[in-house]
Amino acid sequence: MGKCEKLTTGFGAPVYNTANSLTVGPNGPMLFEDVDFVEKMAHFDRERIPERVVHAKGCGAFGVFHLYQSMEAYTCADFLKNPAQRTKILIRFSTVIGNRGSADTVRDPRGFAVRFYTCEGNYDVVGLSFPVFFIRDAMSFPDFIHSQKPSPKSNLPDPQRVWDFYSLMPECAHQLTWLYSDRGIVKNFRKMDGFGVNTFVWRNKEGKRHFVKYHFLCQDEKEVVDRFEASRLAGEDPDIAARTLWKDIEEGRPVKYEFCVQIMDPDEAAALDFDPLDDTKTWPEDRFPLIKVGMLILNKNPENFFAQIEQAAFAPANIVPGIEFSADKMLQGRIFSYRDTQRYRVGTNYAQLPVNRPIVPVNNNMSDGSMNCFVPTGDVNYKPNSLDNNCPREAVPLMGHGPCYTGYAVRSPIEKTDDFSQATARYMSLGKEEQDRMAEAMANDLSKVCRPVLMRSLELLENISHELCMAVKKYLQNGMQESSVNAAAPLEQASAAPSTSPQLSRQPARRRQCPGMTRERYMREFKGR
Ligand code: HEM
Repeated sequence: MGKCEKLTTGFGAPVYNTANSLTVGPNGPMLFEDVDFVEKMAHFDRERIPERVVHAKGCGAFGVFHLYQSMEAYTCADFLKNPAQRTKILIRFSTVIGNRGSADTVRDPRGFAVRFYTCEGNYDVVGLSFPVFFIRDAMSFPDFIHSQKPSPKSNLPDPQRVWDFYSLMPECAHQLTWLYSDRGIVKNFRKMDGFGVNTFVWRNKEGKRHFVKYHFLCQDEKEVVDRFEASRLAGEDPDIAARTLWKDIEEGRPVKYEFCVQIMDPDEAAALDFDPLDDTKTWPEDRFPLIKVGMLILNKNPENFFAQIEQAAFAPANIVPGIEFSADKMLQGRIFSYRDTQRYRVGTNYAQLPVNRPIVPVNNNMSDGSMNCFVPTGDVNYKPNSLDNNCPREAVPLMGHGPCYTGYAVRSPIEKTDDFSQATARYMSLGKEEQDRMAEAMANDLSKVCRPVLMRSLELLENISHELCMAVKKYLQNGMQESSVNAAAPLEQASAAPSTSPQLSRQPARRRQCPGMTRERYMREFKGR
């Protein structure tokens, strides 16, 4: 036991009695001047902050990043220059859709948010356990998330809403082949990979820019759980992933990920059959091989979960010199959204909290990643000023210009969409058993949707793989649950079902409508997508 200090108020005055409020006589009402009570209760009344609008359930740990080799040829980011350099890191893992108290073992991408506390500021890579995302334009993100969250009417999760959206947005196809693969459910964060997903730009000191994709490869053998085991665990130990991470670190088993990058010269983009700024696409590794950059090692649990994990404010906008944003339409939207939500979720001064504050190294040879907090000083808080010699001074800008963009203001989709080639390739790359588990899991969810959504979803799957579509139909026909299919026409008629999805549509306007949007309305509202 450590030294037992005297109990004080937040302002340092001694507290003599913390169990009895100050009253008028032993049986009278309380006195408003009981400032100890007021402070204690007011603090309690405000001790929660809103949960993250997505990725609410999470946990995290601190550690250190060891650079293997200088990346100076591609970026002038200081923390990627000198292989002797160590950088303090924080990683927060999360599920996406569930609320703060939800189970760890759900089918969902896992959040993989990495913060590098570099001596040029915090650099955040706010990534996922999958290399791609569902959609490619930030404008659709609120719609996408609303479709995945519980129904606003019943507050119950509803696969019908989920698959309604997927089936109308064929760009989701590739991500579905990750989500419904075995990788869709994990119970141990140290046994899954992480990815930056969006495309970033690295800029070297000569001003040359490259596109870059991030991979964080776990150093343990990957581990996944099937949906039956996942349901059991969700009841038995809903915090299993957080608990395992905590325990591993507490018991001295560090968690490691190798940081690798794929690098592309932007001049190569035009010749590719996909758009490298489309986050529904991966880059072929034979053409853009993984380059090993360093190792991330998590070895320290937080000392205060609320202050260091709940109040941690990761943001794709947090970049450092030598790293820039690409024109990836998702990344562009994310640049605004995170800081915006954090001003509300954590409070306007969120950047000044210790976990979010940038730190400067004690010296450049830190062997243990130790750092000092940077606290701004001085009483001249305006510029230009003569009273403090115009300090602090603006940094010297990097040489050269920013990127050059020209064009009219438009709302338009990207040109090279190709929603299915990579989805098909991903499905074909899985073993027979995993393909079968994918079909079973999809059928389990699709057994709960109305017929028009089902038909459109089957059409989407048919475009990924005829085999997958047939396997899903087979599971549905064998009546895995009480299915909308059983109540309606036989599934063989599925191919005759009209579609509301313009990209998928091969049929005339349908007769049966799904509750909600008609084909005509869909075409009107989404025209030009
Ligand atoms: C336009 C698209 C997106 C928007 C608008 C968006 C928005 C948000 C918001 C508002 C949060 C909550 C942040 C907080 O309260 O601190 C969040 C968290 C998160 N998002 Fe996104 N997101 C988008 C796409 C993505 C993508 C593509 C990825 C993966 C590459 C991703 C990964 C994450 C992660 C990992 C977190 C949790 C961060 C943490 O642990 O604190 N998001 N997102």
